[in-house]
Amino acid sequence: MKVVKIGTRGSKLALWQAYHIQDLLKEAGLESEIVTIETKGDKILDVSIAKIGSKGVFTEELEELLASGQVDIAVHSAKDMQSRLPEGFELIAFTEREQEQDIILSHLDTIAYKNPEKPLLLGTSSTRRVATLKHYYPHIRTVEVRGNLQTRIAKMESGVCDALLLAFAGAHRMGYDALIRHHLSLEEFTPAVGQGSVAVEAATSLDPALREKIRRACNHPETEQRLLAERAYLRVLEGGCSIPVLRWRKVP
Ligand SMILES: NCc1[nH]cc(CCC(=O)O)c1CC(=O)O
Repeated sequence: MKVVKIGTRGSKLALWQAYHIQDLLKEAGLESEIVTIETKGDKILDVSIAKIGSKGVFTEELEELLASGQVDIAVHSAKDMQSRLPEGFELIAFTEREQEQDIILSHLDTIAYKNPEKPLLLGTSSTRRVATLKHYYPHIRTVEVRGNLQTRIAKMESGVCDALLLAFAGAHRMGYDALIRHHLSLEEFTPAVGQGSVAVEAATSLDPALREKIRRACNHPETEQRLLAERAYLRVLEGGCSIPVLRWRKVP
């Protein structure tokens, strides 16, 4: 029987996602093998994603492997996927979404982010998160912190910032629940489109029977409905995961 080749980036979070897909495939009786590669987004760590040009920085190299048939599927955080894929590729499944909120994570015991009297320096590299903070909590200062989760936490502990603003899904999957200080309300912190779900990408030339088997094994229909709606809205705005889309409520 065919062994499904799964392409992924090599970061711990990316590998968690690839193993998650491998488990779902296995439950459906499909054997698989993981192929890891480095993308531009993994190599360039001193420039913000917004400046590199957010489109495709984590996906281009994987799409080359899909196009050449070296892998059958590529696995990504759904939120890192452009709202418009290049010609010849499609998302064939979205896994059940983890809680989609953003969180504040810190090695310090108390982080009082709502109190304008308390200076707070938050590490984030996301334009969306900075814009949201400026609107709801203008007293909070931010500093750019990039790299994978482990690197960002090390930077925080070395004093670059007091706390990090992150997706719950990634922190939870990497086992950092004990450092979570606040779960941010969906009323204020609109999460990124797709946050918390894992997307499976394939070339449109993938064998339709295999495509269907993979889809049946990995796709969560309710999550898919939601993500397709969110992605349609992002497409109208021509955005990727870093554009500052947020719920604009008047701050008292
Ligand atoms: N942009 C990086 C990225 N891509 C996916 C996640 C978290 C997991 C997810 O939302 O699926 C993260 C880290 C973060 O934003 O804190």
